[in-house]
Amino acid sequence: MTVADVVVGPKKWVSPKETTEKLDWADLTVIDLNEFDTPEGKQKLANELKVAGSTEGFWAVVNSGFSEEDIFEIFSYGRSFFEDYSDEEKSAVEVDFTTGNYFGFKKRGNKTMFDTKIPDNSEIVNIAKFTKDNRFAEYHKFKFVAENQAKLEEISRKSFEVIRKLLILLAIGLELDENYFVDRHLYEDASDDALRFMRYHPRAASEDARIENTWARAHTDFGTLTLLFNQVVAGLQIKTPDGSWKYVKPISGGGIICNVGDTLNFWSGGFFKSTIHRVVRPPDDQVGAPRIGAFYFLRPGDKANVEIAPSPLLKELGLYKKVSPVIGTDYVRKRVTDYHNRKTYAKQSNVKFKVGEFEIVDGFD
Ligand SMILES: O=C(O)CCC(=O)C(=O)O
Ligand SMILES: [Fe+2]
Repeated sequence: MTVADVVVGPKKWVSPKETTEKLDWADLTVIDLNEFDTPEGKQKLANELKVAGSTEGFWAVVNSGFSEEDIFEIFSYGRSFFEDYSDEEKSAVEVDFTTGNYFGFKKRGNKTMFDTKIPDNSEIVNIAKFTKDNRFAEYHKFKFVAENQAKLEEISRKSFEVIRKLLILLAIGLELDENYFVDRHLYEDASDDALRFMRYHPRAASEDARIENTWARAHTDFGTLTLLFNQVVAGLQIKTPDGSWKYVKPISGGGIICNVGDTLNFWSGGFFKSTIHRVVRPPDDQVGAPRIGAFYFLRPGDKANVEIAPSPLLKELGLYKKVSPVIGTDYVRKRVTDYHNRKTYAKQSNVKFKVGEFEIVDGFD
């Protein structure tokens, strides 16, 4: 055995095969971050993102700094969390939905779907940031984190680097100082950002049929941006303005899907769209594969003022008004509590509530 044969870290990820079914795929803009480093390239990307962010609210990112192998490696860590650790080890830090703090592990089946007794089918772990001051250490108390901390920190910080570039492009699009959004989402600041691994467990078709094949109910994301590392198992759908649902297509070669969340929608006076999306039962040729997901959820900084940004473009469009700011964490915690501190994922169709002057729609058909 040579040194090169010594396997370090979890076993290799074997990606499921893409579906051969003809699904109705969304046509998403591709943002090529290779162009970020020249002034012209940056402006071009900002223009493209301005359009994508204000229409679909979803886009794909390529040349993000993550290669295809890097993404496979991320999935190998996700698989390892769910399969190589005991229930007790996974439950070392459990999410406390009563406080709206979403760090830690949510086990599968602790909620029911809609008005049935069918349990939800996803388990989730949200891993807090690895800041230099170690302020989130209490949420890192998993054996999985202890054994893989250097790698998880690398993935978390590298995800943030993708986010940082996107935040700059979004600010340029709104004609703001290019660091306007970055300053409100610093990695070293406290925030409820999380690197998330998620695993959906397939259900019997007859059960899925009773809940409109729902694996994750229709929602908008709570924070500023979400990164979804390439998902090969189809099921994620976005709602188009005409009300039809379109599937998000896998993007190979190191691709990442990104979408706008509600706080970016607020900050942009509604200009950037936090698009409604859901996850449905995958097609027959993929439904048996455990659907593992890997994400980075960007939330506003704990102390950030969420308000409409004083953007010349928003002023010109009549979208700017002075509002009293909502504090980042107050908003995030209220939002998480409202959504998750329940026994059932009821439809909540078009149920609205307000945090400060910002209106939140909790669920959709
Ligand atoms: O699993 C997916 O593909 C998407 C999940 C999702 O939308 C979320 O967790 O916010
Ligand atoms: Fe989502």
